[in-house]
Amino acid sequence: MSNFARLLKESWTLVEEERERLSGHFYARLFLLDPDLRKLFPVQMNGQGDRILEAIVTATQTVDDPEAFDEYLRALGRDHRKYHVEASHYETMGVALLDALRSTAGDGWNLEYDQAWRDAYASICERMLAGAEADENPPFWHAEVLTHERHGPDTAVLTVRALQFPLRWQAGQYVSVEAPRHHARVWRTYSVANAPNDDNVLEFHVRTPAGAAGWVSGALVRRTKPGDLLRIAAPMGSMTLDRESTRDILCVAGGVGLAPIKALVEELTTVNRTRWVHVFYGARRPDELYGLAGLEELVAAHPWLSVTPACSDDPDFDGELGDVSDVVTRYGPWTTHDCYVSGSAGMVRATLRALAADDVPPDNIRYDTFGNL
Ligand SMILES: NC(=O)C1=CN([C@@H]2O[C@H](COP(=O)(O)OP(=O)(O)OC[C@H]3O[C@@H](n4cnc5c(N)ncnc54)[C@H](O)[C@@H]3O)[C@@H](O)[C@H]2O)C=CC1
Repeated sequence: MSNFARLLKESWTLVEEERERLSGHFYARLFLLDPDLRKLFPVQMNGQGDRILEAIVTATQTVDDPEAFDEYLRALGRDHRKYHVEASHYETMGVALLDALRSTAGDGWNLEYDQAWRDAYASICERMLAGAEADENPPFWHAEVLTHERHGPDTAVLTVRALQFPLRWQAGQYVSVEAPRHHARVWRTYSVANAPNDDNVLEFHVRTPAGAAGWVSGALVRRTKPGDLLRIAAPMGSMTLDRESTRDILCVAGGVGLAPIKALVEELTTVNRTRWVHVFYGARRPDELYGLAGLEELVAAHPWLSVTPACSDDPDFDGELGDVSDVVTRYGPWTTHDCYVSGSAGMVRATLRALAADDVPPDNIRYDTFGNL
């Protein structure tokens, strides 16, 4: 690890247990420096508004590998245009960030740490701004809800049409979505659940268990209807199909983690002739396997595709029982496959462990996480 990276990581240990205080200080300082910035953030800041600070901190902790994170930071810059963030705001955020770090860390802070964070922040901003400036897309697309289907009390499948400009994504990527009528300026990421098409139509799978805090998901599942307008920001993520590879494919989906897997399978139906594709699709109970009928239709039409459903919480299910990560290991080894994994952080973690135990080379595994692994 370089000295620079060491300084960043070491100084971060002084504040990481105090995330709430750091965040409180950051936003208080930010809005004092420029009161106009307040209107870019959601009304309720608690937990929901903290995305910018989170993104900056994550980027800083990975800055020791600038080449690898160049594209990530450019994409982050493109994405942040949806918050109406302008070049001058970056400078103000830098001042607030350094102030917040100093006062949260207290006596342990020193000049070396200060310089390392300044340098890291400057290089992050440079890349984010370059990404934002080079982007020909609008900061976000308005999108009209076309269809909305409920599957039980907690899950919805909806389709939307992005308006005015073409929206280009790759199967396996995700976008941020805002439901401005319900929660203005709160954005949440969802995978696009269908392959790219010329109609600008995107499908999303959303689940919000009763009592969960998910504001955007709650609005999308329970309050959204055809004709409503949403906003969608530029596609991100690298869980895309490796078209050069000739390896067979393993897909592991947990719950609404099916979304990007379904998009990948749809894309394969247009290009694949030679690769066997096996999908493991897990839910807690059989009635939560909302996407199984659709997958089975694809299986009937494509001889290279097979699907194994699994349930973890219903011993009477007429199929595989247990966590989908355990079911996958029963069918292994998967050493010669390209593997795509999507679901909750716990499910992804368990599946990655199972694949590692099978000696699957890490380069053959793709996944995206929306939570901390
Ligand atoms: N909506 C979207 O576009 C996407 C959502 N996701 C994430 O997928 C997750 C899906 O959640 P739910 O639908 O509520 O599914 P869920 O949590 O009910 O789980 C469904 C399956 O995952 C397995 N599983 C869950 N936790 C596990 C653990 N700790 N270890 C091993 N296996 C585990 C279960 O056994 C079951 O087979 C959410 O965390 C969501 O953030 C991921 C990608 C896309």
